[in-house]
Amino acid sequence: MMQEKGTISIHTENIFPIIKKFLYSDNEIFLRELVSNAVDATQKIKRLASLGQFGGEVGQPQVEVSFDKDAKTITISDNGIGMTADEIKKYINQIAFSGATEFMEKFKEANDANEIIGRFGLGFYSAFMVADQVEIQTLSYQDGAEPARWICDGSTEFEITEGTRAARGTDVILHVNAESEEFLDKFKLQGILDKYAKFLPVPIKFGTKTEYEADGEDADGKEKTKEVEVDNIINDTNPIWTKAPSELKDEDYLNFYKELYPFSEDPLFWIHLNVDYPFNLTGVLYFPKLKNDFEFQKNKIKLFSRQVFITDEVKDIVPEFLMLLHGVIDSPDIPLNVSRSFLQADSNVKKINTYITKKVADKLGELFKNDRAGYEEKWGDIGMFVKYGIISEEKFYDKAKDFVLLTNADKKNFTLNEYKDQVAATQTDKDGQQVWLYTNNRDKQDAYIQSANRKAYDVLVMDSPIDNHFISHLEQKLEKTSLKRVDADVIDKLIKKDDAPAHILTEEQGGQVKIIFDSAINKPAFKVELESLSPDELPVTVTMDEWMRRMKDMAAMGGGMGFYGSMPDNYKVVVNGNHKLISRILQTEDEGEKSRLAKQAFDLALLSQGLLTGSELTEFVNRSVEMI
Ligand SMILES: Nc1ncnc2c1ncn2[C@@H]1O[C@H](COP(=O)(O)OP(=O)(O)OP(=O)(O)O)[C@@H](O)[C@H]1O
Repeated sequence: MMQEKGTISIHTENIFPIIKKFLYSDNEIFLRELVSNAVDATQKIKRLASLGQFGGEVGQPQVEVSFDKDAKTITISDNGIGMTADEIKKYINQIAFSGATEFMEKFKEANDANEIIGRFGLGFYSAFMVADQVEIQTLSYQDGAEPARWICDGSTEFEITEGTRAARGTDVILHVNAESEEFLDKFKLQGILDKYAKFLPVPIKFGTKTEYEADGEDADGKEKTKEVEVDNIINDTNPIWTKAPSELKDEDYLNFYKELYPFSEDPLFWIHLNVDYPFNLTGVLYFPKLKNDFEFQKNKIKLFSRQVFITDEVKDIVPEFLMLLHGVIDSPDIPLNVSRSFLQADSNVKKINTYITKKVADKLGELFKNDRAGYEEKWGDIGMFVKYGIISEEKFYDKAKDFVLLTNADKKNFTLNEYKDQVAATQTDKDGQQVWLYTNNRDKQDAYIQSANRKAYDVLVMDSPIDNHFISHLEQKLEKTSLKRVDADVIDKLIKKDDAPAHILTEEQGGQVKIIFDSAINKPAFKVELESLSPDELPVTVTMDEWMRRMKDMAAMGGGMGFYGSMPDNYKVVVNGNHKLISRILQTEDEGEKSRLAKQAFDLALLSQGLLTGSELTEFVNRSVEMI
């Protein structure tokens, strides 16, 4: 009779309690590890059969998870390869537990349980996170194999005896410890299985469920149904990312998306990833509807390794800007259980990053090329994503520069090159620089947009939160081009041409105008300047310097420009010396009337900027009433 007691060859007696404590925070992963082992065991028998090394009946592979609240056990059963007593000694005692020895030497470096489990081959050992005693009942596929039973209480002592299992395969029986009784619950276990095992390649049975089946007709000829208990298979063994794109319809992708993210709107489009060299990777990435908010949810991509869910924290594996995407990535080549710094240095991870970036860029390029109208329709959703990618990833810019769109105030879209051509004739200044004008608030800057339009200049709309950064990035990339917000100066100054209108005021008159306005405005933050603009421009315009405003915007967004943030707002008051109102002011005899007209013109400029508020607004209204 088979009977053996032994000691697992580990020097440190107290190793198990230490590991147990270390792993405790993430203890639900015991189920992932044991179910994965069971799945592996069923796949091994299939492989042996296909290699001709097993001539028996393989049968339908199946794994079953069950629990017994009274006996306080959780059992993971499979009809896989099984183990002989010798194999238990070799694989469980030595392999599974030798990892523990190594762990003891290095455990100080580890940050979380996931890191330890895979790195040290502690998969099976994770059972002790929730169990006082772990029992194995197993029967090997080998001819003439005897059933074997192994039991261990988490100390270094184990016992192997004759087992009771009659059919090929393995039961791992966990005698759940007092602190882990929460796991003896249908919903708890179902939740963990849903999380980790939902797409495993072998059917996982967890209890039964009731279904209704047609059962002939009743006396009145109505169709009858009867209740039947059927196996509750918790997983989809053939998720779409394991299939060939040619087998799939749009509907399949949409249904899968719904399955992953039940409460989300339909995605815009998707990319099926499939590569087997130089690394192995499959997956489906979806472009969600983003709209214009920056509140997108990250950590929506799920990472799998051979259909076992690993994590939804894909940082480092997916380029930062692609974290906006949803979907799944499955790769056995990603080192899943190692530390972050190691992951960043890993050459496979770098290649995966590059590959995904390229695929995403190619997909967008293809959509743009094949269906420009459809692409433009989606631009509201994908625009921010494309801009974000351009800013954060050089390689992405190289491709995206051909399909990133600029939208003007007439809602027309242009690629960068198209826009260059569009404005070349009109918006090239006297030094040969193109000046692209933009607004970030069409309502507030309407007067400036109209000034630009009078000159036949085009104005782009750049009003999403990412546009500040996008604009600076474009300026670095585009040659001989600068972008200026339409209210950064008077239009003749934004795009300087040689044909500036002549002065109609003498220098002396100009000096007088400045004095009149300075004293009428009487605010240190507003600096008066006299310019000769065309007579049909407004008499007074208030602007804030483009550069200063950008610095302040960045400070406001926390971009490390704190110094500028604390500067007071400084405005330029441009007085158009060529406007007839200015001549009228000069000709007015009465000093009070001069000042009143100047104040009125200045207030109108503030008003068009939305800067006139409170008592000053009231004063303006009263003065206006008086004047009419
Ligand atoms: N259900 C099972 N049926 C057959 N063999 C098993 C079963 N569970 C575990 N084993 C054997 O025990 C070994 C050790 O398992 P363990 O989970 O500790 O490590 P692993 O699966 O090799 O690696 P890891 O889980 O760390 O990725 C396995 O490699 C396998 O040979």
